[in-house]
Amino acid sequence: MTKDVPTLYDWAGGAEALDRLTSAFYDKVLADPLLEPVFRHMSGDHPAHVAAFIGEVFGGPSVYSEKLGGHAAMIKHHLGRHLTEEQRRRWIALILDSADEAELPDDPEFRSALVAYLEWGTRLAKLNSQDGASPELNEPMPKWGWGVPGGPYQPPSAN
Ligand code: HEM
Repeated sequence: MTKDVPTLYDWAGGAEALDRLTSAFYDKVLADPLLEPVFRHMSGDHPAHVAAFIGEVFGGPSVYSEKLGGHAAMIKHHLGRHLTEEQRRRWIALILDSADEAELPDDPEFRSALVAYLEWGTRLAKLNSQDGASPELNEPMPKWGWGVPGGPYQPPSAN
């Protein structure tokens, strides 16, 4: 890849777009009978914090690491929560609906990277939430890229 390849963060539309995503998402979460009990006590800043985390993973500024406790803090938020596969799947379904609603880019390359990260991250969150989980807390912040399809999307040439 050359230095001209945009980060997923920039391609998504930066902090503003990710805030739109998580704001739409947690509105849906709080209206969802399966997820509302899980998130009932979240802080008003929760959507912005999750947007900051995803933004950093996607190559944006290190806001979560510098101001919100970093990767270890994110992992600790999930410990002992006993998340179920049904809840994880609903989380994925609602955030993908929110990606459309928030008008994130819908090209194949971006959505492939987005889904791959969310599948990975939610499965780890579920594993870390079970009794007996002892996740490594010193792992660096994940950094996600475009993956196998490459990117960014190039429209077919007009010729
Ligand atoms: C890629 C996947 C995920 C990411 C990046 C993520 C990120 C985060 C972050 C950054 C926080 C801390 C927010 C804060 O500082 O206020 C958090 C908390 C939390 N997350 Fe996740 N999360 C993911 C998946 C999930 C899933 C699948 C569930 C449940 C189905 C879940 C349930 C929770 C709960 C219950 C909290 C604590 C809420 C509270 O403070 O009351 N997370 N998550």
